[in-house]
Amino acid sequence: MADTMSASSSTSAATGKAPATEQPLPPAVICIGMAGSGKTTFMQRLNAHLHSAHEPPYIINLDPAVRTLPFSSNIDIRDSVNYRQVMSSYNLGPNGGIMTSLNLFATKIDQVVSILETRSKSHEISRILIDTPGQIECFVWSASGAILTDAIASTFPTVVAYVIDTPRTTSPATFMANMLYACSILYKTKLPMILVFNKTDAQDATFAKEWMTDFEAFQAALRESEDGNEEGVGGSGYMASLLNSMSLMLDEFYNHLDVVAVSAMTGQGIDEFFEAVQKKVVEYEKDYKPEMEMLRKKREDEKLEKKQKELDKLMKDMAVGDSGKKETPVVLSDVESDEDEPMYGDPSDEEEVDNDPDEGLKARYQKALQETSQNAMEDAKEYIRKSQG
Ligand SMILES: Nc1nc2c(ncn2[C@@H]2O[C@H](COP(=O)(O)OP(=O)(O)OP(=O)(O)O)[C@@H](O)[C@H]2O)c(=O)[nH]1
Repeated sequence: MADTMSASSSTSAATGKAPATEQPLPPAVICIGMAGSGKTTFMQRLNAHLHSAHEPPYIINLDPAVRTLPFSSNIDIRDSVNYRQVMSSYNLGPNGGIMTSLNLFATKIDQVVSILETRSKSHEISRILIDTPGQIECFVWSASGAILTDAIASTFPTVVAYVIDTPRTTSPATFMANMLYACSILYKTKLPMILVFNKTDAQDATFAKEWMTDFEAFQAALRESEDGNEEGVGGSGYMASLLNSMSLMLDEFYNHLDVVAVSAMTGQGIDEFFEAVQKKVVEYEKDYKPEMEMLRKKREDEKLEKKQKELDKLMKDMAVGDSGKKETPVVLSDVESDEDEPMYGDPSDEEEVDNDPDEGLKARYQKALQETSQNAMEDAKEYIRKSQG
């Protein structure tokens, strides 16, 4: 686990902004967290911090159900979609309303990304901050949430800030539940993640850091809570043994995380948060981006392979056509779809054709087949050249 809890801040690192040569695109921070964890207050604090450093962020609100925001957003889902109307029009409950609103908004993501690109090229923005609905599953596990996240993450270095309500995470059972949730978000988004222990003015987060780095300390806390027969940790020891196994599994997960303790209320720890963002941006460029590009290349290779198969089929059909057999409907339709090339060759041949319609048609058809065959061969050679190179 990377720890930035006690790291000192330097001027440039304080806001996590890298020199223009190293980081031409602004990092995007997606704030995810359970309802009431303090995402919106945290966003407000980040916004104020960046404005005071004269590095204004670009803010996107993706929570259609929020009534009022304590900051002004540049793009707000509520400007495009009326959540209440969506609920009544489609007869949906609150979660269905949020998901449908996100679906509707996802159709505009291309416009959003192009606006962001324009703004970032003109160096108007230092960061992109994204607030999401408190109903995490509506965003993280929905198709539209994935579309929105992928579109932004494939253009900008993107980091997930998972905001945790520290005072409500002090028992080993709720702590573990929160960590498992964070793990599932990491698994789903496949993006670098920072754990943000919020509300540290009310509850110090040192215990969390200790539990994440010292397995024995977590075991001791488990035993203690079992002795006290805390709710959720049964006296039978079943829950304790389950939590033991899970904490072993999560040990690996912790290695990929940065942890910061902040108070969105007082502003404590915000510098450390931006340092962690900068660290994760480097990680994104080094580890995540190549993986995303590899996945994209895989998809393109699969497309090429499919094209090659179709080409093989076409050539096979043409070979049948050349041998004088009549059943060549696929070839004919393929030629028909090529609007640039006349299907039966030069129209000036028409007079000749009129003398013997059947013979002329045959000759023109053979000619078209030969031409198409040549073109297909050229295509195939080009493809083989490309795939070998
Ligand atoms: N003491 C303390 N309270 C905080 C802090 N951050 C947020 N809160 C309080 O926590 C409550 C929830 O904060 P929000 O920012 O609305 O939380 P949210 O995660 O955006 O909530 P949803 O929009 O419902 O998902 C509010 O009463 C905040 O005042 C903090 O750092 N310290």
